[in-house]
Amino acid sequence: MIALSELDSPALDPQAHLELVDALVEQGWYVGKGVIDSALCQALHREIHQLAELDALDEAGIGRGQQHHLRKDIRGDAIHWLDRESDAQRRYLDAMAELQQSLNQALFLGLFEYEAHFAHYPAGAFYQRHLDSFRGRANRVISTVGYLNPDWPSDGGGEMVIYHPDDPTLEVARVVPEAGTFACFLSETIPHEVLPTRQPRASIAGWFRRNASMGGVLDPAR
Ligand SMILES: O=C(O)CCC(=O)C(=O)O
Ligand SMILES: [Fe+2]
Repeated sequence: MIALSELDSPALDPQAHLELVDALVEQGWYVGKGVIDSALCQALHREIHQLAELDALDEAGIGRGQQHHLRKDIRGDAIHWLDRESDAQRRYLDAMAELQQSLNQALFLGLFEYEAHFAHYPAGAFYQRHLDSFRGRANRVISTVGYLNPDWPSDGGGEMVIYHPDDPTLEVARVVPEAGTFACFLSETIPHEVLPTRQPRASIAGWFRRNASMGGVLDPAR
């Protein structure tokens, strides 16, 4: 018997896979529309709504480990870490594992792990301009964002703005959080922000990591 999932189209458009690697090399970021399979987007979107209804989302903070604290003036989303608890999550994470292999083969990045969370931005929420990783503590190497919102209206707000790596005031792309769109960028060098959203906004933010544990000091994944 063939499992239904084997008959599905690929979770990520294979053509986009190739473009993504080139774009990362050339400019440090990539954005593609219609990259994530639409049935998968729907399933993941349903899941984040169920999690919200079950009150299973946590207010997101900034900083990691013991430096973690809530700052609604900096970021206003609520999150839930993916843990392979559903078919949809497994399919998304398997696709990211494949992407990790392509990135390692093409770019010799030595990525060894991927972590990702659902993010739910209620109306009015935003995430101020930031970097996902700090140079010298190269834990998060490549950031990914998958968007899950069907029929995002043109006045919905909530775009992710990508800035130039050498000039954090120069906008280079504005990403509408429409279902199927996939963005990817270098975590240490690409400043980005989420503009205030006018309606609830769902996405999956994830990071390919390198092991940054040193001298017996554990680098916490989250
Ligand atoms: O949802 C997005 O568009 C980006 C989120 C983000 O920058 C983050 O979670 O670090
Ligand atoms: Fe970010």
